[in-house]
Amino acid sequence: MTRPLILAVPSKGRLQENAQAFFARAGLHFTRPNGARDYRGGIADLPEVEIAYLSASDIANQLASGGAHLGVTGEDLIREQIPDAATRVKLLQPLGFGHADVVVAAPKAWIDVNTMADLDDVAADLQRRHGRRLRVATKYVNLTHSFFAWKDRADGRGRAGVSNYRIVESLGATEGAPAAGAADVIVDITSTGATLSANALKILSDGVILRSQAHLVAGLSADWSDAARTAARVILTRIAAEVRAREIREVRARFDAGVERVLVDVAARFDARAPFGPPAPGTPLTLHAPKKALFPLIDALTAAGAGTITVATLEDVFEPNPPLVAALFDALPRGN
Ligand SMILES: Nc1ncnc2c1ncn2[C@@H]1O[C@H](COP(=O)(O)OP(=O)(O)OP(=O)(O)O)[C@@H](O)[C@H]1O
Ligand SMILES: O=P(O)(O)OC[C@H]1O[C@H](OP(=O)(O)OP(=O)(O)O)[C@H](O)[C@@H]1O
Ligand SMILES: [Mg+2]
Repeated sequence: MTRPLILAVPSKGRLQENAQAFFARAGLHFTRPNGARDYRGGIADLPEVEIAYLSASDIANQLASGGAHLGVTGEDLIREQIPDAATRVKLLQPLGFGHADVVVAAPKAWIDVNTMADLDDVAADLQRRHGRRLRVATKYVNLTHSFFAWKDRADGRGRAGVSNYRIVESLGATEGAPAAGAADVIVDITSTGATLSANALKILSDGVILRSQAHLVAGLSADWSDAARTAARVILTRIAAEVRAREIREVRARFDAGVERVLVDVAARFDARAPFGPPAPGTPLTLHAPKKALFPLIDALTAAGAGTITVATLEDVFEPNPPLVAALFDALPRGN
């Protein structure tokens, strides 16, 4: 029997390990009663949630068709596989792993070809001189079509599209297609660049189609029953608390006077907030500050007369109405 909320997570490889670790940091521990080959599981203290272990590509499909409420998959697969993505899914949160760029790459030996405009020239040339179209090997057929169809902007500063080409569908080892004579150029993902380089391919300078990473995604056409909504709220609240805690540092400092002025100043300059309000006289001020503003903030607090300053990382920060929860509920149709 399926449970009210289906969470689809990758069944193997890099994405699976990273996704599991991400949920665990938010206190959501996956259970898999029948071992790693069981493609159904749960979350330790949330009996309403069923985990479906699927391939990253199936997760995109299930999110689009209503077979999963929430899922973890790459943005590249969402954009490629779901034509009307905006109406079917909602990308809730980038997850900081599974980084890969979808790129147009050509043989390094093509020394005069460095841009999409150059590639368009090659395509025109092939057509004129050899009566054939440029062959593009890829599994990202839709992303390729929409990227190649792009026309120069009116001001002439946009990149060129490519007109004469055909797709050679490739389901794997795409980078090998040019050397094998099966295609002229490729569109594929790259992360370290090692595979492109090993196959003597180079990325065109304006040929990055998408910078992708894994996202937490909601499927808008799933059965969002009250029980599913309640479970989703619990999951997203925990995730939001963990994500918020990672983004900030807690800074504490005591001021003998003028703390109100300090509060206004650090809010304006560093986006540092006092989650518990101004301190009672004689007690320290607690601030939550973006991690990247930490050291300038400390300098500013010192200059404003702070005594000892402590900095702490927090485990979780639960805030009322976290944006992540609002992002889901704003995207869903009103309660059933
Ligand atoms: N080398 C990589 N580095 C980072 N992310 C990647 C890499 N290869 C693929 N991905 C991302 O992982 C997701 C799944 O990729 P893919 O379709 O290749 O699945 P897979 O090959 O079955 O899984 P994996 O390669 O993780 O074992 C995609 O969103 C993709 O962008
Ligand atoms: O830029 P790089 O770091 O070299 O990574 C890019 C490669 O990684 C992926 O392959 P993967 O290892 O997942 O094998 P797969 O083709 O079986 O998915 C992808 O399909 C590229 O070929
Ligand atoms: Mg792969």
